[in-house]
Amino acid sequence: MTSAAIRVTHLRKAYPGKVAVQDVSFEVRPGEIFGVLGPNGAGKTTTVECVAGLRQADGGQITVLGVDPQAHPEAVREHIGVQFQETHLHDKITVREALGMFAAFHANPADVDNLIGMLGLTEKADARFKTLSGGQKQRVSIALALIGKPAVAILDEMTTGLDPQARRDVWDAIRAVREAGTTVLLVTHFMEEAERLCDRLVLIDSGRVVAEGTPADLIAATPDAASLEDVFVARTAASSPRHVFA
Ligand SMILES: Nc1ncnc2c1ncn2[C@@H]1O[C@H](COP(=O)(O)OP(=O)(O)OP(=O)(O)O)[C@@H](O)[C@H]1O
Repeated sequence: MTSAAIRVTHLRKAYPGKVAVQDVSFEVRPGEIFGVLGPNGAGKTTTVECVAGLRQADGGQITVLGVDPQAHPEAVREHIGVQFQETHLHDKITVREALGMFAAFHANPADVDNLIGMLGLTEKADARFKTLSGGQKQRVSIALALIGKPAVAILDEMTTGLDPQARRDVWDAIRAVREAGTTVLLVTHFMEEAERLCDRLVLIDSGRVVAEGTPADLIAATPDAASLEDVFVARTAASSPRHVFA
């Protein structure tokens, strides 16, 4: 057995009237940036919520750093940083105050101002949360996921709503935290993001893995594909991926 940072084996999760995840398996190696890609409703968020111990699976096994997040969600949450699509903070709290407050929960937090700088928020460090744009709030939520210097960061659609420069700042920040030793599990439907940032990825469609590998391997293995976008279109039922090269 390899010492995978995350191992998901035959995951299955149904909601009333809807099987969101039919059969998903993958392994994330320590220090990787690993992507979970797929069309809308493919089961990406449900999968990573189960990995984070936020949802109870109906079947399959998951380990995160060797611990089962379904059986021991608190034990896993000590070692992971999670960013999901919505972040709610008090309107009046400033960016620096929010990060300082969350830093205080961790034994060995990241430097607040350094993280603010990495995410391109220096000019907004003393701005109140309610005055931030959607993209700025989004970057605060990423910073909150990273403030504890987690062994594993789980980021869901982290750059949706960001302008191209902010998106590139976030990619650089993710590369930097990976260099510092964090394993990154990333949900995205931006093909360019996956191609540039991910070491390996799984492509999920209708709750099943339809492809897995490095972006280059997937492109090479798909007839006539010149980009991950081509792989996406060829391997999933989606005729036109959202936000391609947005
Ligand atoms: N709480 C819920 N109750 C019922 N159905 C749900 C729930 N959450 C998700 N679903 C359904 O399960 C399926 C998978 O949803 P999920 O959010 O995991 O997909 P996704 O790949 O992350 O999609 P998106 O890219 O749109 O966020 C979808 O059909 C969705 O409508």
